[in-house]
Amino acid sequence: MTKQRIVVALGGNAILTKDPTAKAQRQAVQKTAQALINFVKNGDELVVTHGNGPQVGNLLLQQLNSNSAQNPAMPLDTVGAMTQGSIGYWLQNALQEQLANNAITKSVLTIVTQTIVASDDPAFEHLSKPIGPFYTKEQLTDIQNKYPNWTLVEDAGRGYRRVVASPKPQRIQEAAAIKQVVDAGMIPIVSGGGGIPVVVKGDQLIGQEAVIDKDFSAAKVAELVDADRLLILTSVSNVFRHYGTADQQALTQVKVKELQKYIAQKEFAAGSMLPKVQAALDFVQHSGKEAVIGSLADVTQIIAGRAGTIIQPD
Ligand SMILES: Nc1ncnc2c1ncn2[C@@H]1O[C@H](COP(=O)(O)OP(=O)(O)O)[C@@H](O)[C@H]1O
Ligand SMILES: NC(=O)OP(=O)(O)O
Repeated sequence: MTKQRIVVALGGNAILTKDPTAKAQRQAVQKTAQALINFVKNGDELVVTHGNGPQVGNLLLQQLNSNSAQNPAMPLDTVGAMTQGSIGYWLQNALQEQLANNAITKSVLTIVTQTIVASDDPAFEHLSKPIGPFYTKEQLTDIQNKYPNWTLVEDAGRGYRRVVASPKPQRIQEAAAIKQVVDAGMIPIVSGGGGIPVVVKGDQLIGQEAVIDKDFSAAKVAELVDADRLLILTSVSNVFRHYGTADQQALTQVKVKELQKYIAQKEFAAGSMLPKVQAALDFVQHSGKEAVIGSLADVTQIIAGRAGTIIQPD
């Protein structure tokens, strides 16, 4: 098999499924690393990125619940950076273990990544990115009373979640470093949680109260490193038409034009599947290569081309 440069994006909800403990999230990441090592064994170059929606929201809640003058809650950009550290650590640790098991000498490193966004991005006014835990309809009034400045929305039939601003990624501040690390044959974990959102002000980069969609950032990373494939791993086996209905239908192979038609027909929920489909399309259209969207649990099958939704150029 020819050697490829592959960008793998792991969803925050795929890492944190039901059990929010560090142990359970590490286990999910360890299983993924066990599968991803097959790329490395094949001689492929791997670039890893990940989401942080559930994790950044949970950490923010911990901060808010123990907020005091002596120990103040950190702002969202800083909490996002913390999740790059924690999830990056789990991934780095798990990949290093797999490399050692397979007697492969290769460096893995997590790069704290800032993503430049536009200060006038309309997303700052239209909150759309779900973060943190899911709440039931019955819990809504209590939550809204406790956190009156939160906006809560229904998230893809799974319950209600807080939403925050999610500006589009424009550029990756650490782009040159990422490219050098990949070209040097190392495995970088980059743009965690879509990257820490910053805006340019003169010589300064100013952190923003926002969470970037990691799927859009993953497409930027893939473009940056000139990837041969983009894998978006989440918690569902496929992209579905008529999702959540008795008629739901898994897409296995789909071309750009067909997928665009389904977007126009509003088949994919905003804030969950829609950004993945849009990011995959963006990559396929720019590169002329394939993207795959599928389940973290099926990663071995996806690598073999036997699972997930494969998005192909027309
Ligand atoms: N048409 C669709 N096909 C598949 N999944 C969909 C669709 N529309 C909405 N979804 C939802 O999108 C979810 C994946 O998005 P999300 O949980 O945000 O991903 P992540 O793993 O990146 O955190 C699925 O678990 C599913 O509930
Ligand atoms: N930042 C981000 O997009 O996270 P999720 O993949 O967890 O939604």
